[in-house]
Amino acid sequence: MLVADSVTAGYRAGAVIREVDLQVAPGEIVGITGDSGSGKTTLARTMAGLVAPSGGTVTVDGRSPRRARGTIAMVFQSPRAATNPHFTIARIITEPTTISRTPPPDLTELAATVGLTPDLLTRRPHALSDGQLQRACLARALAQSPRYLILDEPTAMLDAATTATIIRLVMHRTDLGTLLISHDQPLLTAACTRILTMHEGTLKTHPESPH
Ligand SMILES: Nc1ncnc2c1ncn2[C@@H]1O[C@H](COP(=O)(O)OP(=O)(O)OP(=O)(O)O)[C@@H](O)[C@H]1O
Repeated sequence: MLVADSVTAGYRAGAVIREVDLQVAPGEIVGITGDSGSGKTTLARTMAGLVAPSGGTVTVDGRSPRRARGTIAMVFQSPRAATNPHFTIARIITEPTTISRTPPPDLTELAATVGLTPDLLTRRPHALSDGQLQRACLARALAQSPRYLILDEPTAMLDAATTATIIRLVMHRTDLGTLLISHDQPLLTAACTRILTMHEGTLKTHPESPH
């Protein structure tokens, strides 16, 4: 289970999220929506271990996110900002497994899973569309065989086909616990087992949540 227990976190200017409790179990897709600036990305980064909480704890199957490295993978809103423009797509996808010295993925199979043709693997990011590059970012996340996936507005500005690919993949992985941040209400309703709303740094159950 990926758990935030009374987590307060933010930046130098102060706390952005306050005393947030959240649990994501394997097989669940927990959706988070809310106003711009309410703290969704900060929560995502804190759950991924990229921002240290100033209060409370985040645990991943009972361990700190740092100790559980490789267990959580994150896909960011902007695939351009999240990829090295000098690397080939193949290198981008395999970079985390290279760093962690874990077995590399079968690139051709993984590319097919996310809907990328093998010829794109030798290109660099500038030669891919935003949708293709976001598919590569999803492949990079899945290459790590994570138990938890944090998707921070992964489909913002993407076409319907890429959105459908990403969501279908996540929905079929019943071993994976997913935190999906999105402004796309129909997408959240279609994909999520639960939906929460972030408002000024605190979480509430969304009125349209299935549970
Ligand atoms: N790196 C940072 N340093 C300082 N303040 C930050 C940083 N990142 C975000 N903030 C501030 O934290 C607050 C919450 O931002 P956050 O990105 O978490 O919101 P959000 O709900 O994800 O917004 P959006 O829907 O627009 O992406 C904002 O006031 C923002 O200015």
